[in-house]
Amino acid sequence: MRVKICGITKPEQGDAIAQLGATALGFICVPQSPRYVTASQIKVIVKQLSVNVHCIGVFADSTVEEICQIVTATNLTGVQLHGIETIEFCQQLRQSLPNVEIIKALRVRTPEDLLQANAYKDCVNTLLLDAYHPQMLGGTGKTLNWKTLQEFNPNCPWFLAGGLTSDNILNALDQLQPSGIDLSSGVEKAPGDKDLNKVAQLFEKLRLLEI
Ligand SMILES: O=C(O)c1ccccc1NCC(=O)[C@H](O)[C@H](O)COP(=O)(O)O
Repeated sequence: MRVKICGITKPEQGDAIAQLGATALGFICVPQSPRYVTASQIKVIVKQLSVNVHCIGVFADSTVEEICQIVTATNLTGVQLHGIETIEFCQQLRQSLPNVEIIKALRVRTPEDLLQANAYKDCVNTLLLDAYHPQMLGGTGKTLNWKTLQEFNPNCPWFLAGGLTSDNILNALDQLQPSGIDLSSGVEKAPGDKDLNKVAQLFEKLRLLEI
C-alpha cells in the first residue's frame, strides 16, 4: 500500500520519513498554507533524500503554467490538485505533463460528492478523498465518515486522507481498502513540523497488517 506523508518542510524530516517507509512525500505549494514551501525549498529537500520516494507537489487552483514551472524546477514525480480544478483543466495539465502522476483530491462533504470520481477518473491517474472544511483546503485533521465510503470503488487507484493517525489507521483500514493513505496533521508536532515518533508509530501499526 502507498503511504504519502504530506506537508514536508524540513530536509532532515523528509529523508527520515522516507527511510521510515513512506512511498511518497507531499510538498504544499499553496501560499496560504502554514506548510507552504517554495520551489527552492523543495529542491533542497529532494536533493537530501537518500532513498527513492515519489515527490508530489500539492496545488490549489494554480495555473497550468505555474504548476509546470514548479514541476520542471524541482523534478516532482506527481502533482496533487486540491482546489476546484475542472475536468478540462486536468486534461490540459495531462497534455502538458504526460509523464507526471496527476492526483485529483475530492473534498467530501456529502455522499453525493463521491459521484465526481466517475468524471475525474479518466483524466487523472489517482484520486484522493479528503475531508471538507469550510475554511481550510487541507491538513484539517478532520476524518471522513468511513462508513459512507464502503461502496466507493472508482476503478482507479485512490488515497484515503483526512484526520488519519497511528491511533485510527487500523480502524480505517479495517473498513476500507484504498490503494494508499495520506497523512499530515496526524503525524505533526505543529503545522509543517513532523513528529518522527508519530510517523514511526504509524509504520509499526501498518506492519501489523502486512500490506
Ligand atoms: O496541508 C495543507 O496545509 C494543505 C493546504 C492546502 C491544500 C492542501 C493541503 N494539504 C493536502 C493534503 O494532502 C493533506 O495531507 C490532507 O489534507 C490530509 O490532511 P490531514 O487531515 O491533516 O491528515
